Amino acid sequence: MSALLQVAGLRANYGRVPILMGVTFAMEPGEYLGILGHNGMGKTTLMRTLMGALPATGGAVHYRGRNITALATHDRARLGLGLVPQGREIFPSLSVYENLRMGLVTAAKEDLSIIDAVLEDFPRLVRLLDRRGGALSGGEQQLLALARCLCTQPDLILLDEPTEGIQPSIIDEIIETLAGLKARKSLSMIIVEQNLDFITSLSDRVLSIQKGQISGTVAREDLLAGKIAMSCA
Ligand SMILES: Nc1ncnc2c1ncn2[C@@H]1O[C@H](COP(=O)(O)OP(=O)(O)OP(=O)(O)O)[C@@H](O)[C@H]1O
Repeated sequence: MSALLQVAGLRANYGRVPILMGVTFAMEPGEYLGILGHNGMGKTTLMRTLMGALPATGGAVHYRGRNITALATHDRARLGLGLVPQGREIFPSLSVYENLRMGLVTAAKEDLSIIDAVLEDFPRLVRLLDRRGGALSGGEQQLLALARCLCTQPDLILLDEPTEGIQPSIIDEIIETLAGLKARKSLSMIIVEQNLDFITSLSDRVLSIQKGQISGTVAREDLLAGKIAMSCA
């Protein structure tokens, strides 16, 4: 089977400071790939570079065989990439429903039935449609950010630290929602996280990132035992 995403020697900087220093990995269609790394290792920078929000300074990204390294974010979105950003970036003064509509706008889609279809997987949001985004809890905002991304009808979702700052009870609900999507939809996902339980529950394979490079595959038994070969050093 040919790779859905192929990342080879990817480099990115903030100003003159190199952050991604040759990231290389590939993933198959339908795969849920976890990327585990401590603070500052380059997880968010990798997601932003894959989405085209930060330009690559070296290396290449191929999506379904096409070189997308120089494509703008909106063109990547049209090809099927969607980002659920760290911090969620909900529009606080817009209602939940209006936030979902922003997903349609991002993808230049006008069909409101897409929102109804997405909401079937988010019963909690159905009860909150008129509430302002800023009045939701962190966990509810995370569900909304995921649902908004699904409104763009992506094939590959880039999910950046979904558990950050979220209560454990709703983390379980987010895991259930994602497990449901994994079982029912033909989606692929890259999940970057520091939360071992979360990444272990959902990922088919987990890579570790250290200092802007993929440093290896994390063995399932190490994940289950909470033993991981990552270092902040
Ligand atoms: N806008 C920016 N300008 C300059 N440096 C930045 C910027 N954003 C991040 N960095 C630096 O780049 C490095 C990697 O940051 P990044 O956010 O990708 O890490 P991360 O693995 O996602 O960490 P975290 O879990 O803390 O979000 C860090 O040293 C960070 O300080």
